[in-house]
Amino acid sequence: MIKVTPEDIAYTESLLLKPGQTFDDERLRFIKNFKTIDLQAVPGSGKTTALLAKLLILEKHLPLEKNRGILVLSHTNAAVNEVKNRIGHHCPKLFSHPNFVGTIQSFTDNFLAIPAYLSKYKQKPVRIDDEIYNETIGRVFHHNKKGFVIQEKKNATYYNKNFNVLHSFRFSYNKGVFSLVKSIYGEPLEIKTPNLRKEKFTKNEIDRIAEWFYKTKLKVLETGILNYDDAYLLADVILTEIPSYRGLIQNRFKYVFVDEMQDMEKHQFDLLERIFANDNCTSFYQRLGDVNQSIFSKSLDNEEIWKQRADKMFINGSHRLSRPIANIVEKFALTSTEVQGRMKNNDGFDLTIKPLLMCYDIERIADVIPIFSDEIKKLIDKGLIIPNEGNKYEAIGWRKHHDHINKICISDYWPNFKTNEKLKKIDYDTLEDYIKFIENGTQTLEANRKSILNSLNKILYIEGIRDEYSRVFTISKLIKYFKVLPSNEYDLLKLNLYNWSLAIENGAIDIVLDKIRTYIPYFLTCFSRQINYSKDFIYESSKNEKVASPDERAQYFDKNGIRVNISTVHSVKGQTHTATLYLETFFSKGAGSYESERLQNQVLGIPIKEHLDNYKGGSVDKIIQSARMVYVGFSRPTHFLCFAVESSRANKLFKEIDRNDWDVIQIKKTEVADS
Ligand SMILES: Nc1ncnc2c1ncn2[C@@H]1O[C@H](COP(=O)(O)OP(=O)(O)OP(=O)(O)O)[C@@H](O)[C@H]1O
Repeated sequence: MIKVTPEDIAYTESLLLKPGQTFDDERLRFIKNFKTIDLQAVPGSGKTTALLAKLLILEKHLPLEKNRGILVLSHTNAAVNEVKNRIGHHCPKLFSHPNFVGTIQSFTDNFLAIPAYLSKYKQKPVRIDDEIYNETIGRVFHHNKKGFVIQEKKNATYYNKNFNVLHSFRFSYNKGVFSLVKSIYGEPLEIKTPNLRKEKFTKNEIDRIAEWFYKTKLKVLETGILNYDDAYLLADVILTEIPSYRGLIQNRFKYVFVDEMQDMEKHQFDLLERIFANDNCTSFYQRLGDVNQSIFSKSLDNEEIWKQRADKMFINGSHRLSRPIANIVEKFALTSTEVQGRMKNNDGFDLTIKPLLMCYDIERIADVIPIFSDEIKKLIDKGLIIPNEGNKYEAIGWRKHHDHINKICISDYWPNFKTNEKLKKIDYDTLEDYIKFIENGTQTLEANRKSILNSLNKILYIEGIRDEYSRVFTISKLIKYFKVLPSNEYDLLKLNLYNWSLAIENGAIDIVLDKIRTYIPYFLTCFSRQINYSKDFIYESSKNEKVASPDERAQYFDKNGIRVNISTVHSVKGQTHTATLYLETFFSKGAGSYESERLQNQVLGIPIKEHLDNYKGGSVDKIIQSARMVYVGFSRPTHFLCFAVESSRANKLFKEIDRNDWDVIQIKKTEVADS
């Protein structure tokens, strides 16, 4: 077992904490424990910091005996990157083979789904991606299928038009057989006649519709296009078919750490339990989390996560939150959790800045973020916030966009926020989109090249051109294919890619578009084909609204050297800010539609726990979801918390809020007045 020395602890403290700060006994007990155990704690209690301390210590013991490794999992890429950014340069061994630091999805893909697929289909899957999957299954569904008559195809299409299950249904696996289910690990998909149809489908018709779906799904699986859920299906297949496989993974990883455990979906949780939580398990499995911060998981009852494990540790006190903020946050905890705010000023004195409620008239919504920035400026001027390069100021909300004008979302507070949606898309409807909406990365030429190659692959896809194994072309396959062509096709492609990437970089989008359009017929002759089905894709104009090229500047407001980033609550999970502005947004209906409606009593000081105990209405789920969201959002700042509520919903709050706990300002149509 790993022995932790006082020098080890001093080393981690020097890297992770501010001068003078140390790990107290509670945290040390966890840091020194490498057995199977759970850690539960409040926001900002230092869970992630304690995990990083463990990893820094483990790094010194690498490589482990028998070349076993360490597995570190989190839910999102942002959380994984945070681990990399904070300790990556001190832990070169941890971030290389045989260790693995990544998301639960990437772990499932790499260690289960890809090996399972390889063993079944003798190749790697082409893509694991929901977007490509949805597009592919959309096409394959409408292809004619051998042995089906036209009417049967029509029935399947009609069924799907009514029930819209094509993108959501999945396979489940049982005793070597796939069957149709509504969602991952969900109920069986039972085909029935839509109410609108006068004549009921016969039993045979129903069976044939089910077969149509089955064959569609199987075909997509065989072509190697998987959705994220399929990775878990394949994990199930390999773990069932090869009983020793679980032992192999355990042998590979001696220590397993899962951060943000509360965010796992049920199937992710089950998979980890299946592999690492059994009596003879040779891995040590530690799970860290906070029941109250579960904002991703839809399907998992949090009680379920934590109840199984006998060995649990709790750590108290938040090093992030000041006392006034902790006092507010506590009211939103769904379990009776005390949140002690231990954050102090640099001079060791208590932080006393009161949270601020901003009641704004809708006409002034665009001023909310700038006024938040002004409030920060005032605090800096008063010496209550010390300016520092590491300070983070964030405006966050739940819902990004809504087409309905009266449903307030982040993009109403910050119209530029709209641009963000398109940045990550890698599959588009027209060639023009591929050239116009390229994700800006550090290696921009490379991003341009990739996008052009993706557009060429898309043309091959639409034309039905496949590789020698009847599989869809990927970028690497395309390059391989060109490399072995007899003439100079490869050199020409390479040169074109270089010139076009450079020209896109210089903004010559239209010229590049023309050049690619001219090249495509030649490109297709390399496959002995010509333009047939892809005409629309090549020549149609972009249907996407003209958005500015992805510009990072659009995502923040900068004034007086104070930069306020605008993002979602989901994306700031686990982060520590100096000041956080929580923007209320519309989210579905039930006990109101905004946080200020569902959680009015908590802002007024009644703990949600007590409130829900006496609550009679339906919509409890909505209240719980909102409470978790606010709990996560409100627990980000060390110094200053601000909550923006539109005036029509703020009346009661404005009148009744405890001014010992909150400051309040109104942002009126014509003027800004302190209350
Ligand atoms: N022992 C400590 N003493 C002082 N400050 C600490 C200590 N441990 C962590 N911190 C600081 O407290 C803040 C929160 O830490 P961390 O992000 O690890 O908490 P967390 O419990 O993982 O938070 P969350 O629940 O929100 O994910 C950070 O700024 C961190 O540097």
